[in-house]
Amino acid sequence: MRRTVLIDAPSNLGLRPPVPGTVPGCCKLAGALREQRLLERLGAQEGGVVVPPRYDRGPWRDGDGVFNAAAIAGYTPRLADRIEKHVRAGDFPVVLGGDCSIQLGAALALRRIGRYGVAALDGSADFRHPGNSTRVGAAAGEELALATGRGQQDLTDLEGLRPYVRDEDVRLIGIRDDDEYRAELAELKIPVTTVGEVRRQGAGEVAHRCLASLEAHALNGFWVHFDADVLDPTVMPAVDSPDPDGLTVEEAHDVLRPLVRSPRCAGLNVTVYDPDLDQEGEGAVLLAGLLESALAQP
Ligand SMILES: NC(=[NH2+])NCCC[C@H](N)C(=O)O
Repeated sequence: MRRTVLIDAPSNLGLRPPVPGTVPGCCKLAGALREQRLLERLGAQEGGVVVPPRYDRGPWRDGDGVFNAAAIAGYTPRLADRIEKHVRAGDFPVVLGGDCSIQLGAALALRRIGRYGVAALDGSADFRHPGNSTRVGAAAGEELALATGRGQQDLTDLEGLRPYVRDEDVRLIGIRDDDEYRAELAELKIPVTTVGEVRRQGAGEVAHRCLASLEAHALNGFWVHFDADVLDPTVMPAVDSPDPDGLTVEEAHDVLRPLVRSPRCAGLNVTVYDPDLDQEGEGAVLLAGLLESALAQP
């Protein structure tokens, strides 16, 4: 059996300030889940903390591209080093963010090793890029575009490895039925299963189809990206962009569990839960429980 290794990636570099003069609190996600004794509950080994650089957008203005780009470009290979080491050792890394820009670390790590897919359970496609928007800026709304090679070279072509993930190797699950990038994703043939479709098909069936198609591909494996905003805001309001009509906890569990239990799954990251938006800490209790039940052995 593979060892589960818990790695903290507490970077908030990819989100806008929640209030002018403040920084996003999602960098406290890892601490909040560890305080729920996640390490023990997963029976995980300690993978340490990949410490991110300071959040400082400097004189950045709309139109200047991705903010904090130099910091993200510096951080991504360091996070990739840590993840790559564990994947090569046969471990199962669980990476606690942070915002969704940390997904680039996993994508780069796996691209160094071979050809991997990504199954993203995410409330939004995070597919903004210079070809579809003039408002590029927050990498956490852009990481799927960046990972598939769309956008500025300092982030899309680290180590000359653009794209880190091929379009055809992406599976997006749980975006809302009205996601602004649906038409573009359909045109690019990037497979999407919206919340409405999860409900119609059944969560277990969605996971099963996702696995079957990823396993059929000529892939070394796949990564799972779990953005807490895939959940409905009635149960998970502590996110930067709460969007109604998300998955129930049970639906998220039923999609997540088969994916992370596949021998082809290389690891998982968890992003965007913001303890600053959660006075009672209920989100941390919920996420730790969800991860424990999804990852627990039978
Ligand atoms: N949970 C997320 N992925 N949030 C990213 C959303 C970014 C937000 N739309 C912005 O551009 O500021």
